[in-house]
Amino acid sequence: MADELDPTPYDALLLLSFGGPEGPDDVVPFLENVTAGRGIPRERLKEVGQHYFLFGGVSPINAQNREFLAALRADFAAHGLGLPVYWGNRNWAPYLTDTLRAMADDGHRRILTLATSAYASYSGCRQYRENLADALAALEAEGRPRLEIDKLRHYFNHPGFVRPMVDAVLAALDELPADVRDRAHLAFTTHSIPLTAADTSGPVERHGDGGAYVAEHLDVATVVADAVREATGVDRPWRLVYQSRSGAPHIPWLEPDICDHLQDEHAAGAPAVVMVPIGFVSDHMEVKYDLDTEATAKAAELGLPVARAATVGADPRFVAGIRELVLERATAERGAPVERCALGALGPSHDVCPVGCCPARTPRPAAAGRD
Ligand SMILES: CC1=C(CCC(=O)O)c2cc3nc(cc4[nH]c(cc5[nH]c(cc1n2)c(C)c5CCC(=O)O)c(CCC(=O)O)c4C)C(CCC(=O)O)=C3C
Ligand SMILES: [Fe+2]
Repeated sequence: MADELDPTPYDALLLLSFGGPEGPDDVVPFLENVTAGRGIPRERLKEVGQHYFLFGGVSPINAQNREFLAALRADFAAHGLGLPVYWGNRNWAPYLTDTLRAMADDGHRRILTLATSAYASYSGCRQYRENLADALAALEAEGRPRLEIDKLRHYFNHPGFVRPMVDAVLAALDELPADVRDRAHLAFTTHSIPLTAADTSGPVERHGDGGAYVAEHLDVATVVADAVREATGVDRPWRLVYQSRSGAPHIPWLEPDICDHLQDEHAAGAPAVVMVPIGFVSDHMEVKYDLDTEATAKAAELGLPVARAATVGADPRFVAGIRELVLERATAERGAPVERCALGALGPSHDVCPVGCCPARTPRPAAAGRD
């Protein structure tokens, strides 16, 4: 029998994610939810709708979250961590407000949130905090008791997130033809965001020149590239590149795009490229379409061999890492000394987003932070 682990002061964990359509009829309403008031051109929306229709109108993200949820529950149970785990989304059922209502009605009052985004940014952090504030306001309007909500620190540099990615790169290298494997370059990819959003990502003192968003990705890429070099004895050129650009063409977003990068790599004589989606926690649509479909077709057209590294998904090391992060935060909230695991040069991220962290274009109430 495992010893009991103490989650006090928390009484439940909330897995907070993006959500995705589960059939063709869901695609348009899903995209309307995602883009409400966000100024995305109609043409782009039509195009993204086609990505989903290509996969029968089903995003892989919900199934992946169900699997992750089951893995978290099994891990907590096996380790004697008596913390119930719930799941809610920003853009599709189960919707966050419905999940929080169920949590309140089940008697939970002090909730810790795990967002399926490992890095600082408006889209990956503050927007979820705004969603939490909206949901809390809705429950308050229904006369339900007040919930207190915290959010786990960004886990981009936690060993539970980084170590599976190193193995994923090694596995992807093995998929390449043997004669190019040792000379293959690495392309670390993440979601492009507007330059203004990147420059203001993270705490105010980290703003400017890509902000915390770019710095955190570069830190992870460095750790993974170093570990791969150590494992293979080969020093490979690598670069952080971007994918899934949205928005109006005249607004600058982070570049280069993975497809342009593959073209440049090919022109410069790279014999093969491994694409490593360090920006994502599961193989959802941004990975399945933008990398496995679009970028892979681009590489085929160029005659450039490519392989794509898996995301962490429900890897047991990632699941165990989340358990450690939950216990770390619970311990810190109780005021006890705690060790904070982090690889790379940046050190562990803050527990509570400070004032001015990842500001919105138009300020809105956000929960689980100082402003
Ligand atoms: C940083 C970031 C992450 C990573 C962090 C995290 O994981 O949260 C992420 C994840 C995701 N993005 C996703 C889907 C979409 N994102 C869109 C639009 C946008 N994403 C943005 C940023 C991010 N997005 C931004 C700045 C926009 C422009 C509009 C706006 O300012 O909000 C659009 C609209 C159409 C389009 O233009 O692409 C869609 C459909 C899915 C679900 C995939 C599936 O269904 O499997 C996931 C996991
Ligand atoms: Fe997105």
